[in-house]
Amino acid sequence: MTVSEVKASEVKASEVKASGVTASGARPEVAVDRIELSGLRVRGRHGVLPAERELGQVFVVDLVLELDTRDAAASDDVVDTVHYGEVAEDVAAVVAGEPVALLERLAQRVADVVLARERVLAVEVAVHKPQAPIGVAFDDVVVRVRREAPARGADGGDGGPGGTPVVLALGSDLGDRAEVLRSAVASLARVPGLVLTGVSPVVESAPVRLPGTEAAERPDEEQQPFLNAVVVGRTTLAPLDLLAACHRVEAGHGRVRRERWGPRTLDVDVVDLGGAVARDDERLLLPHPRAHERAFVLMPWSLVAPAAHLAGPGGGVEGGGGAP
Ligand SMILES: Nc1ncnc2c1ncn2[C@@H]1O[C@H](COP(=O)(O)OP(=O)(O)OP(=O)(O)O)[C@@H](O)[C@H]1O
Ligand SMILES: Nc1nc2c(c(=O)[nH]1)N=C(CO)CN2
Repeated sequence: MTVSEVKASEVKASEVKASGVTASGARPEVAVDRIELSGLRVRGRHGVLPAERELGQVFVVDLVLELDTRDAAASDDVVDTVHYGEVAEDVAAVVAGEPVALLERLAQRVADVVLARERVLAVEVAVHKPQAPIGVAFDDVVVRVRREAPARGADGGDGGPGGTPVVLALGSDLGDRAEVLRSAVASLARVPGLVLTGVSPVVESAPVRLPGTEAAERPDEEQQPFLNAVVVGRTTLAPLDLLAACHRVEAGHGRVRRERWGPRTLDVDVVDLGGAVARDDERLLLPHPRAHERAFVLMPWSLVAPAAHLAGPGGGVEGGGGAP
């Protein structure tokens, strides 16, 4: 049975607004914010003249990093942005390192080391050489370059066309649910080794709670319906690394594990990974043991991949996936 043949009557498709990522794999909508670091002063031995190689001189570097800072704004955690102190050290090592003749080459090297940081989308580099050997009075000489990162994540970068097909289910019933899903898709699209090729519409449904933990049991809790979506793609990550990446994206969106099936800002489950059936390691059961009975997973999945099959013993509606 394909996932689109499942009865999903309790889930209604809401307006189609999940994305930011298209099925063709275009880069997701990202904010282009800037971190500017200017006046880095480092001694180096770059130059065309032998005297410059011998004596060295001061080089001054200005940087403008372009990146999306929304994850960091949400988490207030430096791991979700680019640490400017570390960038400064990387750049200082380049300038103090192996001499080159031209400022153009030095600027390229600086750009390369900054772009090696995964979150940097582009960088502007200015390399000044205020003590350059110029036989006329002058204030400064500077070479400026702007370089962009090679395509990553949803652009088909390091996930590679040969990766394993992957299906991830997203859910949110706390906070600004639609924004959380949109931002989570953007975060997943930036995970190295994961390429997103499609995002389902968002669907809305009543929370399915464990018996005895329904709304009446916690009158204080904000009660909202769930918004769910499914993303499909390919990955070169090892299975547990993929799960860890999903957990990082959850944590970056304020996920707190308080109770099983309880309200959450963001849940990201691995529904399917290349059709693998894995039941030995509780940390990652494949396919997800409850996916086959969850309309809030199967319906959006069927909308983004109508011909998809759910693998393993849970691969039919009547399957034995071990629910709940
Ligand atoms: N396919 C899978 N996808 C995500 N987590 C899984 C999977 N298989 C096993 N797990 C494990 O399940 C544990 C609980 O996951 P989580 O907190 O997301 O549960 P939940 O959302 O409350 O319930 P459910 O797993 O039914 O969606 C995780 O620590 C994870 O290691
Ligand atoms: N409607 C809905 N109910 C749920 C969901 C969910 O994503 N949507 N997730 C759960 C545990 O992962 C438990 N219940």
